[in-house]
Amino acid sequence: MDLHPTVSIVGAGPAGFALAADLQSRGTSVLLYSHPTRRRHADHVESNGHLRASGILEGSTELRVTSDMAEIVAFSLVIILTVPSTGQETVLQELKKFDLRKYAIIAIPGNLFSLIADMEVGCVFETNLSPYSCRMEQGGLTVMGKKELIFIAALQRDLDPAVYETIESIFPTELKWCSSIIEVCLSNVNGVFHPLMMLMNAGRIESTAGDFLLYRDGLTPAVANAMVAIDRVRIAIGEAFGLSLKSSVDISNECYGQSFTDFVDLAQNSPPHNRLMAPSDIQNRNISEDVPDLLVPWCCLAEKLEIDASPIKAVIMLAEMTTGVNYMETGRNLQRLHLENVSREELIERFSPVLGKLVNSTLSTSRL
Ligand SMILES: NC(=O)C1=CN([C@@H]2O[C@H](COP(=O)(O)OP(=O)(O)OC[C@H]3O[C@@H](n4cnc5c(N)ncnc54)[C@H](O)[C@@H]3O)[C@@H](O)[C@H]2O)C=CC1
Ligand SMILES: O=C(CO)COP(=O)(O)O
Repeated sequence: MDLHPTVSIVGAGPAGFALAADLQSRGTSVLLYSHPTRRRHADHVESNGHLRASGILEGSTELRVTSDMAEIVAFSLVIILTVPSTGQETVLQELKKFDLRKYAIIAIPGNLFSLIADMEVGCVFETNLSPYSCRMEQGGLTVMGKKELIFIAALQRDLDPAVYETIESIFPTELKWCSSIIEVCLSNVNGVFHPLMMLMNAGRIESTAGDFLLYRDGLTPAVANAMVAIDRVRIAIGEAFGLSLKSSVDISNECYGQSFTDFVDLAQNSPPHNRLMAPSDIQNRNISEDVPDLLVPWCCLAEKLEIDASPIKAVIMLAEMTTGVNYMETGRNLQRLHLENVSREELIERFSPVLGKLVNSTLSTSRL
């Protein structure tokens, strides 16, 4: 089935608009969805009559935005989610009203979306990161960087090779196919960078309303030391699954085609990172997404695998004490991921690259 040249994008924020503009410039026709209660950026773009982009992507693009999911489903068999993972459940409630057995859903980023998406979908893919480093203000998009490649995996393991080719032809970046969604989730380096940069700079964020460069000024050697401790646990979880994960710096290097030696080098010198301002308060996706939907599943997986998760647990606890939110309860814990009754051995077998079998899930494996 020829899926080109249409793609539906669910999530009308910086990452969704950047993807939409990039795809449209490459000849793919795009329809964007904004949840009716989350239309801030969509309303600005609509009232301007077009999207203005600057930085790596330049120019003015006319884009159609809807808040009607029926239009999105009618528009394309490929639906790309660009909401933060904290918004995935909300858009799933809308998507569940439709028969999506012939559709491909790609969650950017996934953060184990496949394990919470309790519905039948043709195929589900997850990426580790968004292809762009970008921000939006008043309908204007600034794109600081575009990755050369992003990591991706499908929940299903028996997809026809043509499906992978179709997904590759849609994406504006190279794709690195990973062995499982667990490998992809462990490759979302935002879980290593974001919560610690926010928590270790909380005073500065609140006293300046974020008037400093989050990476360049906020990722100093002491912050980097704490990140290295989180990274060790992340890599140990990967080892238990038989994966040789790279360090977060090297994953970022691989995505952006860079060669920074450590966290501080990257924060100081990487153009997609070193111009990003800090958020104006602590209640930002750097905490509200990356603690519950990355650190919590990493911590729970580590504990299930009998790995010392105390560095990750410490960051989760600090985030909980700082915000008053019980992220271990609200986040993607084993219960929410439907993994609480899975033994250590079954978990490894299900997601290991060598031993893995076809995943027994509620999702069907029909072709695109
Ligand atoms: N912007 C960037 O430079 C990067 C973004 N990412 C990831 O890409 C994803 C999207 O990023 P952004 O567009 O910057 O995120 P964002 O936080 O600006 O949200 C994007 C849009 O999603 C929708 N949304 C948010 N919460 C929702 C909810 N609860 N229910 C329904 N809709 C909701 C809104 O329309 C919002 O404008 C995030 O997961 C982020 O971590 C990853 C790397 C870089
Ligand atoms: O490029 C980046 C991560 O992929 C940096 O962007 P954020 O810090 O906005 O997520």
